Amino acid sequence: MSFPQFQHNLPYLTSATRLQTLDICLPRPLTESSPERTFWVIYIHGGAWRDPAITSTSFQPTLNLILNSAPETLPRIAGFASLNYRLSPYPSHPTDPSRPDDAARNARHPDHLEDVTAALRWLSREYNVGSVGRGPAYEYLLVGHSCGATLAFQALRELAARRGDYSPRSGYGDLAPPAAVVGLCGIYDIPLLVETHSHPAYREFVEAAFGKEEREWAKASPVGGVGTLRDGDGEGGRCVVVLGHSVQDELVDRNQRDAMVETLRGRGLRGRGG
Ligand SMILES: N[C@@H](CC(=O)c1ccccc1NC=O)C(=O)O
Repeated sequence: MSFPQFQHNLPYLTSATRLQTLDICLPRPLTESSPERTFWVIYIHGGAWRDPAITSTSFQPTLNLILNSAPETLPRIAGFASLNYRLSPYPSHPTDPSRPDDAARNARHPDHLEDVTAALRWLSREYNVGSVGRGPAYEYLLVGHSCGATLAFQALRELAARRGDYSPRSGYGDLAPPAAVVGLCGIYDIPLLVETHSHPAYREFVEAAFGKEEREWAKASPVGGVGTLRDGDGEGGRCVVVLGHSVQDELVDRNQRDAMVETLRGRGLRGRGG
């Protein structure tokens, strides 16, 4: 077996649709990556919860960059995973419209999030990523772009809320929250997103993912219904949050990042940066 080793489209559920799958890259044999010194990077793609052209493979350019030109960071990384998750309907897509009978493309919140947490549980079972009570486990970093960042913070909220309350049925308590969450051009305040952008596509994809009820948009938003997100919610009682925003991003306004910074500060997270 040669390294780096790539595996694509691994199903993370027993009767998985084609989008309940993930890709893995191991830079070196796992026996050479100790959980004390290395961690996993887990990527959640964007695409407005619905775009069939944006998948786990959108991580590939970043992955290549890290594999080829990050000599100081790569030794700290045990593995990379990039997740697919079921998408919301997109019947108006010009070349690849969704059909009503396609289970992979008729998701509605919280389906996307449930897929993400199912993928994390699979990684914890198969690779000891964030597993609790089964010996040394790898810490992990959740990275999300655009709606993937929404999902990363929703997952943090979910895992932090259920920490310590393991039941075989809910199955969450044996999975540690991430050590860090990195949001890139993320959507954190869904009502604000629709308010800021008058193009009808915004309301369209938000309604496809969350329904027409605006109260539901607010509840699902990382800034709104965060509820339990406080300093110390992450792995080992801490969680590092990094929010990145490109001024060249024309789809998600920077006010999303500003709203999230305000929420985190309001919850007592100590901040750095501008
Ligand atoms: N290509 C997507 C649009 C999209 O991804 C998007 C549009 C506006 C704001 C954020 C977006 N993506 C976030 O995940 C679509 O066709 O619906």
